[in-house]
Amino acid sequence: MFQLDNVKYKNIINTKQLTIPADTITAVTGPSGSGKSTLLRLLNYLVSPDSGTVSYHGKPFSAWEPTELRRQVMMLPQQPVLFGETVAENLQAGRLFSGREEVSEEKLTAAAQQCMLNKQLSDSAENLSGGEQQRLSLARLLLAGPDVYLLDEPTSALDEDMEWNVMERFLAEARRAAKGVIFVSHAAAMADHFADHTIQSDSFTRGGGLKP
Ligand SMILES: Nc1ncnc2c1ncn2[C@@H]1O[C@H](COP(=O)(O)OP(=O)(O)OP(=O)(O)O)[C@@H](O)[C@H]1O
Repeated sequence: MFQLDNVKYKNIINTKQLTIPADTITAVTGPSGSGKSTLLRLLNYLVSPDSGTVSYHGKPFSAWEPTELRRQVMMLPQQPVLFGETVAENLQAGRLFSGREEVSEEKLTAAAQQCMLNKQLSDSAENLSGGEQQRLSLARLLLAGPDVYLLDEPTSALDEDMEWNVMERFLAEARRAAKGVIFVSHAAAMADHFADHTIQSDSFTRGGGLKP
């Protein structure tokens, strides 16, 4: 579980108390510019609050070793980031982030297929479309295998059908492996369909508190 106590960050985040489960699927929704990405960045220790405390498993972030925390909690930013030239290198990078051994080409291909990326491992990652790079990033994250996935609009560049299909497949795998997922979505219908809990940005920007 994540817990935010009396957290303020710039004039964006303001909450007395917010708890977010780390073992189920939670959607974060709200208007553009309302602070959803900033919440994920706080949960990934990429930014620290100006005041208050963010904790994971009851331990304040300040007491965590940052590398260890980021092996357990990994974030997919809104814009895909590439690590290496080929599809294979990009997938294997997930293993390196998590400090794990490389895996076979079969496993790389299986992860890519799980996220509906039908490309050769030797293909150039740079030449993939924005939507393909999003699916590549999701597959890399699956291979990294953290305990909690923080996904910032992970399928925004896909058409609606594929968006639902990819989320279905990714979340099925996360549930199978008993992982937590916190995903930002602009689509209320997607939040309703996939998430066990939904958090509206009001609950962490207006000084209130919420236990989902
Ligand atoms: N480091 C920062 N310093 C100052 N303002 C910031 C910073 N980061 C974000 N903001 C501002 O805070 C607000 C919230 O940004 P954030 O990216 O969290 O919103 P969002 O809800 O994820 O938006 P979107 O749905 O459009 O992605 C925006 O107005 C943004 O410009």
